[in-house]
Amino acid sequence: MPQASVLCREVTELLRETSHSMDFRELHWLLGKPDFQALLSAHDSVAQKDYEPLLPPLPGYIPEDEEALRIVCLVKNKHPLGATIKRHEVTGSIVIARVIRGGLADRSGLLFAGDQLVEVNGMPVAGLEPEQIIQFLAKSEASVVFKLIPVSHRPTSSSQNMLYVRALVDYCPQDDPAIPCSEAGLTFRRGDILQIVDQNDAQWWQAKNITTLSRCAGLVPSNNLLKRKQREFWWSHSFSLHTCNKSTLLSPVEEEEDMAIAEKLVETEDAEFSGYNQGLYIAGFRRSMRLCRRKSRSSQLLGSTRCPTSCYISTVSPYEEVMRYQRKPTDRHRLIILVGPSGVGVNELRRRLIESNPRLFQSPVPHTTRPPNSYEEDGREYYFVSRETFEAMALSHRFLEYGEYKGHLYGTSREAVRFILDLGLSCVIDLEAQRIPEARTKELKPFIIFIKPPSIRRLQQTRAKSHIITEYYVNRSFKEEELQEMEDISEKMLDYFGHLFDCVIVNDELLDTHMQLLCVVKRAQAEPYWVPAAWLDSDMGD
Ligand SMILES: Nc1ncnc2c1ncn2[C@@H]1O[C@H](COP(=O)(O)OP(=O)(O)OP(=O)(O)O)[C@@H](O)[C@H]1O
Repeated sequence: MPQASVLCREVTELLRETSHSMDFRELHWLLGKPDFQALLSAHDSVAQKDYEPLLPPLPGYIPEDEEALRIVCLVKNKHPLGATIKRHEVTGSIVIARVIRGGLADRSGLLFAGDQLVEVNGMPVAGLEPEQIIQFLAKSEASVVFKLIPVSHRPTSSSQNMLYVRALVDYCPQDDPAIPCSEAGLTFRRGDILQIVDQNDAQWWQAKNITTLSRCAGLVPSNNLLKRKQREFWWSHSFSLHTCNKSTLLSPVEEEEDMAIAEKLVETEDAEFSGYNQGLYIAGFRRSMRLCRRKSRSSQLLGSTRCPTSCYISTVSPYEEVMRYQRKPTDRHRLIILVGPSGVGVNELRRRLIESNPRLFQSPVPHTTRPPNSYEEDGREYYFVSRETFEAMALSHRFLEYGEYKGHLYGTSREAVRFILDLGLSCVIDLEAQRIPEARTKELKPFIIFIKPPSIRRLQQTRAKSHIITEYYVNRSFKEEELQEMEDISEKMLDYFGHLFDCVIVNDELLDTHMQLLCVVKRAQAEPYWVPAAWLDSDMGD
């Protein structure tokens, strides 16, 4: 029936005349709605084959040896056409270099990489430079008609649609002189999730930025190309920048200086926090362990033993393949890792989280080579082990982190974390940012939360009555420079490790932050998140 609109008008007329029931009145109202009328009108146009625009008539005379031609008419909108052209290296003709996924040309389904351009809006392109054609195209309004010789073999790419990667470097096409067409490039930042939609070209892939919700794909350097760029950058700067080949463990000099100061002190291992809640001992808050971690943290980030830009980046692949992972109720909990600059409140928040439900949240019992005090129990405050045992464990990578403080070693072992996870509990740890790579394993599937300080002004207001523990004092007020240092280290941490954080929480008002943290850890165990594909390898068939 090609005239649905007419029929609708007749029905509407009948309804108006014949009945006053509610149903009839509603039907009358529905049929009269403008969008329903527009739908019927579109139906009638299609049924009558009333298409626009009309294609130009074929020329009367076509020579016998004329190639099969395709005439394509694209109606322009405010977006680019989404195709690039180039001069063919061998034949010298102008060809479509690539069609950008999701762009106008791609969605038309009528232009393909390799198609040879013969005419644009009736103008022959033979003898023109690609730039001249682009300028001509930019000036044409409303619609563009291409006359093309179709490519004989179209590349197939359907199987490549499901590759997702996390960018581990920043990329800006405008700063890359090697990109074939910077307007077609895709900008991304470290940590962004990209969907690779086309890998047909070994050098230039096409990707959509999932993080910034880009609708249309753009050109990005392939994994190999980007690796080559990183290596070139690294070598060209290798004599001036890199101080980072030093060990990232504490240097003996720092340790000696600290120990010299420490000798003047009264050895006070007592925790400022008793550790008991609802009859359960909460481990991992002992003062020496915290001071050990803090010393190691500040010596590494403030002492700039790590090169700020390229060393870390040059050693890793520029893209990390990722997949969505949603923990099943029968899976172990994901390890919750809190990271932040010293003094920001990581321990306070971790303690509050555990206290809110010690039967769900727990921290691992650390190891130490320090001799136990009379009131301490092995396996409760610490696992007390000999230096030989500790060093052997460290050598076989059994610690997530460890360090030395006042001549004793302290560390958090993988076994201690595993012990809590195996009980079906949620394990919460506080880790130095530099140690995150070691904790990012398939077994632990960590969810990493960065605790960020608020602005300096808010720090001054909210921390006026807060205390930090130091080697000299159990509780001392924050100094102005410590608040500034917290800000500076926070920026550095975000700069170096931001791409590894699953979530950032600003610790402004303590109660708000605690509530946010509770929500985030709940979501971490129940909702889907991007994780390295390698963590899910053998789960694929599940
Ligand atoms: N949002 C906040 N408002 C006010 N005080 C806070 C807030 N968060 C934490 N504090 C307080 O700041 C002090 C330092 O916090 P905390 O001991 O948790 O630091 P930290 O990040 O664990 O540092 P470190 O690892 O160096 O011990 C504590 O007195 C804590 O109660």
